Amino acid sequence: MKFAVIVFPGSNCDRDMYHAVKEVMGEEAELVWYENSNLENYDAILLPGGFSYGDYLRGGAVAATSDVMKQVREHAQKGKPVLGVCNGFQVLTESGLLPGALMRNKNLSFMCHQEYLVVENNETLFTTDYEKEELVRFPIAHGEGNYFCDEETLKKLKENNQIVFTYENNPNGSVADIAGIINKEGNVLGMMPHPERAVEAIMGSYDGVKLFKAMIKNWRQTYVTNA
Ligand SMILES: NC(=O)CC[C@H](N)C(=O)O
Repeated sequence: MKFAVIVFPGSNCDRDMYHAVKEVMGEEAELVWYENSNLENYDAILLPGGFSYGDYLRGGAVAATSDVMKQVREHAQKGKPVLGVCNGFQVLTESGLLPGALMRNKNLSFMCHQEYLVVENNETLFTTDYEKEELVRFPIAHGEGNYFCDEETLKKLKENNQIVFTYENNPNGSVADIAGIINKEGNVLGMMPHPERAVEAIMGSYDGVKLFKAMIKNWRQTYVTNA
């Protein structure tokens, strides 16, 4: 499986993402600078965390307007997987690929520590290796992780089972404790916590391995006939 890790000016979790899929999972992966992008030959797109364009305006707001996002949208429309983590999640909401918005944390401070999450939906192509309601531990590292959407959107997210991860102890004020959501079609996942920083014991948790494993396994089952 071939992953593209999109690098914007100011991305800083791109190497972590690359390390997770290339070195830990052993798949093909490339760092793709946002300007030189032809995403046609990649099976999955990873939008990493960081401070793209210095978080000017809002986290992800400027990156969302870049040309590469047109290709990410086309890739998503083909049903191929897209995972946005932290700043990547912000880019996905700002570009309208996911509903809602990420606001400043309720305490107005940058937070960086481990959090427990509940797997609410284990039927997505990213989460089939988890048990439903499994408790997993991922690091968070954000200043704008306070997920917000209006009541109607929240109702739809619940009805369509689009809430994939919630916080056990909501650290940032997110509505309905939301830590990660998926699009209605089930192939674009955005989440504030970092699964790519939880893939080896030395990182304090390897709960993120199951997420990448599921992506790879589900892709093989769909696209590789002899898998
Ligand atoms: N680690 C990150 O991706 C940080 C995201 C964003 N810059 C924020 O502070 O909210």
